[in-house]
Amino acid sequence: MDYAVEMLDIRKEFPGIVANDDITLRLKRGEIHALLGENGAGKSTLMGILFGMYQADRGMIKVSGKEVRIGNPNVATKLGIGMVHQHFKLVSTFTVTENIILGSETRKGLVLDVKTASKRIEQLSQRYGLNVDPHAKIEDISVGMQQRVEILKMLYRDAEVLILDEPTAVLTPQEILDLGIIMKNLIGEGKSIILITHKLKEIKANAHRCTVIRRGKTIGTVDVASTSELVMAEMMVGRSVTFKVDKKAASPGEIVLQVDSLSVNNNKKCLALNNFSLEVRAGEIVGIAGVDGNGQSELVEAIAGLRKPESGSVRLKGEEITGLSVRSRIHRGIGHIPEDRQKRGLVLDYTIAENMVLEVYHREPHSKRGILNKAAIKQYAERIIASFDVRSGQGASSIVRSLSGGNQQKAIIGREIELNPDLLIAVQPTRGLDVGSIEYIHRRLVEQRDKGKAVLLISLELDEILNLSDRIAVLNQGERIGVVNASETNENEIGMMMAGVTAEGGGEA
Ligand SMILES: Nc1ncnc2c1ncn2[C@@H]1O[C@H](COP(=O)(O)OP(=O)(O)OP(=O)(O)O)[C@@H](O)[C@H]1O
Repeated sequence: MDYAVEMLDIRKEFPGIVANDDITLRLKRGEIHALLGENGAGKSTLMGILFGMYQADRGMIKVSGKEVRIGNPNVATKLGIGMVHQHFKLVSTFTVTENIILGSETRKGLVLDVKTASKRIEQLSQRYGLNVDPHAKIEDISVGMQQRVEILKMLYRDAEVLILDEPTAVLTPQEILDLGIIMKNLIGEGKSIILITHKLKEIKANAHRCTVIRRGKTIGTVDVASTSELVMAEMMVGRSVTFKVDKKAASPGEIVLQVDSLSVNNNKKCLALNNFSLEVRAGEIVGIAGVDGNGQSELVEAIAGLRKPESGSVRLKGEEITGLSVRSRIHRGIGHIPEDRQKRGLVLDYTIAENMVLEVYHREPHSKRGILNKAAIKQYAERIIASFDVRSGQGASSIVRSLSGGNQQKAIIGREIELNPDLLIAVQPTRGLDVGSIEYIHRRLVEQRDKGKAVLLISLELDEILNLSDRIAVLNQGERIGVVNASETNENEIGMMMAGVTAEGGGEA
C-alpha cells in the first residue's frame, strides 16, 4: 500500500492526562483522510506531533515508508508536511507574497527576490484554483482568502501532505463549498490531506476515509462512503446521539430585550447595522440568520456594551441601557457568549478558576472587601467544570491556553449560563464543538428558555438557527430583511432572505 504518512502507536502524555494513547493513523497518497474525535480527544496533539511541534513519548512515524524523526516544524516542512492551524499565523500588514515567503526568502544579490516569488505564487494559485492576489494585503482580504494564503504557503514549500485543522470553522457556506473544490484539486495533483473537523456533513462530502479517536484512543478507521453520519457520531462519542433538538412550543412572556432603530458603525466607520429593530421576550429563543459580516457582530456589541451605536436605543426589561457600561449591563442581567473565544471570551494565561469569575470576582462570595476568596472561586469553577464537562489535565487550576478549543468553548458557555442571565446572547455557541457537546449545549440553551429567560442566538449554521430558534430574524447588509416563525419556515426561505430577497411574513410577534 502506498502510504504518504503512517503514525503508529503514538503516545503523548501531558501533566495529568494521556492526550494520545497508542494512536495509529495511516494516510494513503492522494486521499482526503478525516480525523474525527470529540473535544479534547487528542486530534490537535496528534497533528502537532506530525508537524514537529510536540515529541511523542512513544511510537513511530513513517513518511513514504521511511521511519523519520520530526524534531521541529522545519523538519516537517523539509519532509513535505504542511499545516494550516485553526488560528492563522499571518502578518496582517504584509502582502500575500511577503507572508508566503517569510522564513524561506530567496535573494538576488542582497535584494529580496519578491518578483520571482509573486510569479510562482500566482502560478500555484492558478494551478490549484485558489484565486489569490499575491499583492493584496492580508488585512484587506476575507478570512476565507487568508486561509487560502495559508494553503499557498504550504504549496510554496512543496508540501505533499497537508493538515487542515478545522478549516471550515471560520468560513461562510460558500467558502466551505469552494474549499471542497480546492481540496479535490489538491488530491487531483497527488497531494494527501488530513482534515480535522467536527462536521460530519463535510466528512461525508469530502473525505475518503475517516479515523475516529475517543479520549486519546483510536476507535477505528472507516470507509466514508459506506458509513453513515450517525455511525461515525456514535463511534466518536461512544453512545447514541440525536441531531434534532427536542423542545416544546415556546410560551413567550414580557419583552426582555427591545432594540429600536439601532444604527451601528463598524471599525472602518461605515454603517454596518442600519435602523435595526427587534424584540426578544422572556421564554423564547430568537435566532439571527445572515451571512457572516452582515452586521451581526455590530448588533451584538451594541447590545453587550462593547460598541457605541450611532443612533437608536437598547432596552433591557424596559430600562434604557444604551449608554451603560459593560459591567452594569452584566449586573442587570445580560450574559454574552462572544464570537471569538480567545480574544474576547477568555484570558488565555489565567487558570480556568480565574476565567470563571472574570465578571463576578468583585462580588461575594468570590471576594470580600477587595480580598479574593480563592477557595470559594475554586468551588464555583469546579461546579461549572463538572456541569459542562470541561476536560483538562488539572481541573480548575489548568491554564486555559492548554485546553483544547472545544473545552475552552464549553468553559465560556458554562460561565455565562451560570450567571443565569435574563438575556443570554449566544454567538456561535457551538463553534468547534463535537456533536455530543452540541447536543448538550443546545439542551442547556432550551432549558434557559424554558426557565423563562430570553435567548438571542447568532449563528452562521443555518441548521442550528432552524433547530433552536422560535423566531428568526434575517440580516442582510446591516438591514432587517424579515422576521419569521421558525415552525413556518425552512432552509430555502431563510437562504433566500439571507441573500437579500425580502419576504416579511410568517408573522412578526
Ligand atoms: N500543551 C499542553 N499542555 C497540557 N495539556 C494539553 C496541552 N495540549 C493539549 N493538552 C490536553 O490534551 C488533551 C487533548 O487536547 P487536543 O487539543 O489534542 O484535543 P482536540 O481533539 O484537538 O480537541 P478540540 O476538538 O476541542 O480542539 C486535552 O485534554 C488538552 O487539555
